[in-house]
Amino acid sequence: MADESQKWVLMVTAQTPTNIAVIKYWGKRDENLILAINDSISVTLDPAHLCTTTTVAVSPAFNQDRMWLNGKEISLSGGRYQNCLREIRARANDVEDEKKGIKITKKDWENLHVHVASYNNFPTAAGLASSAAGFACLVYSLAKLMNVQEDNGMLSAIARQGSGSACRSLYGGFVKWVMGKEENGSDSIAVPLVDEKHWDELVIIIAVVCSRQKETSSTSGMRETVETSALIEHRAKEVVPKRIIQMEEAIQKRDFATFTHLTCADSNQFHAVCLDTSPPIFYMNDTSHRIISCVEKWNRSEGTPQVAYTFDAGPNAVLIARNRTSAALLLQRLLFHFPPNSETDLNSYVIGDKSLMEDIGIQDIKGIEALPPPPEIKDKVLAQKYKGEISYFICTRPGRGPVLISDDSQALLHPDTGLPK
Ligand SMILES: Nc1ncnc2c1ncn2[C@@H]1O[C@H](COP(=O)(O)OP(=O)(O)OP(=O)(O)O)[C@@H](O)[C@H]1O
Ligand SMILES: C[C@@](O)(CCOP(=O)(O)OP(=O)(O)O)CC(=O)O
Repeated sequence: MADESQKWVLMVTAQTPTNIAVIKYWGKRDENLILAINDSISVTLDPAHLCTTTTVAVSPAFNQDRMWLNGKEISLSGGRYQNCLREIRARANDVEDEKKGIKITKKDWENLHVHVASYNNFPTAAGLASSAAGFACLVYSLAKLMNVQEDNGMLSAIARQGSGSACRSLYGGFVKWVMGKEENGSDSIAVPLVDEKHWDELVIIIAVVCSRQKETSSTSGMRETVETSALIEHRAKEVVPKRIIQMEEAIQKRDFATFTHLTCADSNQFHAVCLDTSPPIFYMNDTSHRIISCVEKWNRSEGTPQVAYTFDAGPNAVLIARNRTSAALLLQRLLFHFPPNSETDLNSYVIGDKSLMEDIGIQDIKGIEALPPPPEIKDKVLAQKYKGEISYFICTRPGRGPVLISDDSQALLHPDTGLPK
């Protein structure tokens, strides 16, 4: 039994990756449970470059559930946080820490409060799916703290209630979110297709595009699409089911040509249904379109695709290269067309796995200025440069699923007080 006179603090820290869909989720059949109108498939991104770290703590001294996101206290009163907390608490079990002399019974969890501190190592709410990594990490770390015995599939169904795309961040590699049929959402879970080692040649470059206006959120955007688009039903019922089968096969066989065809087509169709929404939703901007043209032209000139592109609910491009050689050639093309502003430090212009910069032998801005136009561009007009249109590039790769961090020095909460460090 937890004794309230004791002031112990028990903590768990976990790290969870983000993910990018190659067959998109867009549209819900249940807004509260977050149930999708079609299956989706994603690739998990290497947490070394994009991840959430979350520490959760319990203590009899806490008098309410509290959360700090990137150092600032935020409210946990929203329905999505409450749904995740309730579902995890309902599955809590006995916990014993002999060394600290702590014993918490299943029943105690109903009255104990938690503190949560979370940090995203990439910009929050900037179209880089922080909500996916964030809710997956919240659910995963709470489940470990409360000794929840359910597998990651069940945890994915809980993370789904925080944000749909979060369910896919419970696994590494390529992951499918099965929409399920049940009304209570019990069969709407993520399933791992292949782990991150299966297709480890792939290299991913994210172009973070400068954008002024705040886009329509995914949540409201997809609601409006379901309510007003004449195309969305055709997409969900006729197009996606076939693409899911083809995509699973392409991933199993590491068939990059089919993978690219499906990934690009699905991204473009997702943006087409956004355009078919009333009022229309524009997530991509001119820079996004320029990136698509650059990739399409290059793929065509090579005869076999070198790079797949996909865009979520924002202008940022996620570019998946077939291997390191193609990724280096892609980075050269991107730097040629989108050189940084003269005051930009190159070190912060290409981040993540910087070794790609070594591959292309570029050390400074002068090196970028000296890049020749890509050989497939014959027309001078098409060799145009768009200085400053990209904020920065992140070089990464497919990555692993959530992990526990046992090194206490990485915890975000103080071990004695349970307050942010
Ligand atoms: N680490 C985190 N832990 C818990 N919740 C988080 C975390 N990071 C983000 N969130 C939640 O996700 C919200 C941001 O989600 P939003 O969908 O607006 O942006 P995004 O996921 O970064 O971008 P997008 O969905 O366009 O890719 C935050 O306001 C917060 O509620
Ligand atoms: C375009 C997408 O990224 C949409 C993601 O939507 P969210 O998962 O952010 O939406 P909610 O479930 O309302 O939280 C495509 C995808 O990730 O599959």
